Amino acid sequence: MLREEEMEIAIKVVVVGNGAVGKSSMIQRYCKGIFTKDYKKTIGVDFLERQIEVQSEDIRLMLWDTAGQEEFDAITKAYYRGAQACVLAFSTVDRDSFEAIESWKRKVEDEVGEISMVIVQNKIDLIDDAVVKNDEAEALAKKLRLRFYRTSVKDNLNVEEVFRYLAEKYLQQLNNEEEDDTIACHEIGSQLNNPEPNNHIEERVRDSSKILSYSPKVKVKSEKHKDSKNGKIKLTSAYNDDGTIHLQPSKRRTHGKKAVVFGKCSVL
Ligand SMILES: Nc1nc2c(ncn2[C@@H]2O[C@H](COP(=O)(O)OP(=O)(O)OP(=O)(O)O)[C@@H](O)[C@H]2O)c(=O)[nH]1
Repeated sequence: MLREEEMEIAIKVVVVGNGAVGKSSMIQRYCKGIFTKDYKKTIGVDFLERQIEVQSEDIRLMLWDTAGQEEFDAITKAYYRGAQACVLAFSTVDRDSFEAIESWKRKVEDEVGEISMVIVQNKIDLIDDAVVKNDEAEALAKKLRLRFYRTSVKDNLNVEEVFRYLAEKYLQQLNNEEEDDTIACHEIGSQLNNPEPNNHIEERVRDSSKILSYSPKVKVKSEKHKDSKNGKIKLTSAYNDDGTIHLQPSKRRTHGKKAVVFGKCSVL
């Protein structure tokens, strides 16, 4: 049986919102620590990752940068699959981008159902030219029942907080699921003590191997990504049938000591 400490947790986060609100900049800032003034619109999708430590857990955040332009909708939608968290971004100086937030939320939920989300108002450094009032933005967040952050990727304000919040929220969900699994294991245990033959029990015991390996619904199907740095195929995660759970035993974490890597990035 794998101990909890031997798991590596990877979270797929999609960053969505209208074109030019600062999605690529946000991901670049977070993963590479840089900001560029030039605007190069994203064609399709892009991907960066960073490892952080949250509550003594190593978390790998896989950040998917999707094109904001509608013309790419058909491509980007496919990449929402398997996401566990989402950033809905709009810009302080772009009214349309604010009004599009609900529709972005729907687009993502149509593909992946309900996942953790956060609303981000970027370019807060341009507050003097704001076209969205503070209370409007707060009201939207309240209505959608989502945490709301104001960021300036340019000034590196609040970017870390956004992703940390999503990681913490996901960990919390995992812990809740783990509690449910423990209850399920107890149930199976008590049924095994029942001498009556029962096909259902047999079926559930077969399933319980999955429970014992931490998550009840995970069928370990690995996804391979090509690492463009060294050309090697990298195993990144385990998906279940609907692509929602990403847990993978990691040999890197077995000796008590954790190799915590802050700000590690790789372009895939
Ligand atoms: N002033 C200011 N400009 C920003 C900020 N974040 C991004 N920008 C600028 O906004 C422009 C658009 O940023 P991108 O990150 O390319 O926008 P995007 O949302 O990825 O755009 P698409 O790829 O078309 O979806 C660039 O010129 C950035 O330099 C910010 O916090 N403040």
